[in-house]
Amino acid sequence: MHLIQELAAGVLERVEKGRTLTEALAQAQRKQELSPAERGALQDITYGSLRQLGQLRFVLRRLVPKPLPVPEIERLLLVALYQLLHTRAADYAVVDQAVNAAAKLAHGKFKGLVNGVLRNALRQRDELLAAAQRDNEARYNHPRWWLQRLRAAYPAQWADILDESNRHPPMTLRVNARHGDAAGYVAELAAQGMAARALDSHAVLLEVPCNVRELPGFADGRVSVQDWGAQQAARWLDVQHGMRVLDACAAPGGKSGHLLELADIELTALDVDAARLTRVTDNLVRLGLAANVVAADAGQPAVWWDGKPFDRILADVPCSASGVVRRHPDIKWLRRPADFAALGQQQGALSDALWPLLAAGGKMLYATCSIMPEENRQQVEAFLQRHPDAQLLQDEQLLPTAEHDGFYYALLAKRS
Ligand SMILES: C[S@@+](CC[C@H](N)C(=O)[O-])C[C@H]1O[C@@H](n2cnc3c(N)ncnc32)[C@H](O)[C@@H]1O
Repeated sequence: MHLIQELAAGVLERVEKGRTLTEALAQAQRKQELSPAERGALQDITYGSLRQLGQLRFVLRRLVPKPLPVPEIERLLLVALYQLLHTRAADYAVVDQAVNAAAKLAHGKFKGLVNGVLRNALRQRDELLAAAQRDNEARYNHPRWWLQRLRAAYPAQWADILDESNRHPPMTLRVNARHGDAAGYVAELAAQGMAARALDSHAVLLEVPCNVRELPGFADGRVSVQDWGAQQAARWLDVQHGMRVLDACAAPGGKSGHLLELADIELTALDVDAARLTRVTDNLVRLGLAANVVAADAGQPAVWWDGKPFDRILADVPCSASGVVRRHPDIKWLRRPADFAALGQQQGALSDALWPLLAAGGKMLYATCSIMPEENRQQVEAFLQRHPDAQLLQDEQLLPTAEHDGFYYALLAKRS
C-alpha cells in the first residue's frame, strides 16, 4: 500500500504544478501496472485528498508550523493525514506505510518526523478537527479568494453551495428517448437490485453510483451518464425534426448525443480539441446516431462554415467549471482570480463569432458549468448590449444540489 501513498503524493505534486487531476491520475496509472483494487484506492485517495486539501494543509501546519524543506514529504503527509482523518484504513498500517515511503526520500532523513507527525495527528485528532472548523479555508476546503467571491455573489447561499461542492457527486443517467423512458428504466434497474428514482421523464438518479458496465443497455446506447443540470441544455434548445443545429463546443459529446436523441436533426458537432473530439465520435457510435464532427475553432467560422445559417446553436463555452467542483476537486486549487478575465474574453469572443451563424428567428443557448456571475448573467448582459437583434427569452442559474451540478443557461433569440 505504501506504493499507493507514493503514487498519490506524486499525483498531488503534478496537480500542484498545474496538471488536471484526470491527467495526473492517468499518468500515474500508465507509469505503474496496478490491479483494479489499487487503481480504485489511488483514485479514492487523490480525489479525497484534494476535496479536503484546505483542512489537511491546516492540520499539517498545526503539527509542523513551517513547510518542510522536502516537498515530497509534505505531500506524503497530506495523503497519509487524509487516510487517517477520513478513511477506514487501519491507523497503524497508514503510519507504517508512510514511514516506509519516507525511508525512500531524502536518504530516510524524515522517517522519524513522519512517524511523529502522524502519531500526533492521531492523538490530537479531535482538537485538530475542531480548530479546522474555525478556519474558513479549512472548514470549507476552498481557497480564501474563492470564498470571498462566492460570498459576494450569494450572500445567503454561499455556505450551502460550498458544502454541496465538497460532497461526492450524484450519478445520474439519461435514458435515450428513442428507446425508453425514466419510469421503465427505473423498473429495469430495480429488477437487477439497483435502487434509483426518476427525476423527470428521461433522467434517473442512482442511489449508489456504479460502473457503467453494470447498467443495462449502456453498451447499446439505451442510457448515458449525464448530470441532470447538463440534461437541461438540449431541453432548453427545443430542437425539431429537420433543423440545422450547431454544437459549437461539443466534446466529449454529452449534449450532442442528447440533442440527436430528441429529434432527427442535421447536427454539426464542433470542437477545437481534436483529441477530445474522438470521444464525441465514440459516444455517437455507442448511441447509434450520427453528426458532422468537425475539429475547428468556433471563433473562426470563415474556416469551417458553409454559409448556411443554423436554426439552433449550443454555445457550451469554456468556463471556470466552478459548478462542477465536486466532480473535479482539483479545479478549486488550480484556478486563479486572474483566470476570469481571460475566460470572460474567450466567452464573449465565441458568442460574438457564433451569433452571425444563427438564422433569423433562430435560438442560441449560452451555457456554462459555472456559478460565477461574471461568466454568466454579466456575460449575457454585455452580449445583449453588443447585439441589438438579440432577445433574452429566459435564463437560469442552477446552483449545485443533491440532484444536479451548477450550470447557467441563457436562451437568446434572433429577431426576424
Ligand atoms: C464545457 S466543454 C463542452 C462540454 C460538451 N458540450 C458536453 O456536453 O459534453 C467546453 C469545450 O469547449 C472546447 N473549446 C474551447 N475553445 C473552443 C473554441 N475556440 N472552439 C471550439 N471549441 C472550443 C473545449 O475543447 C471543450 O471541449
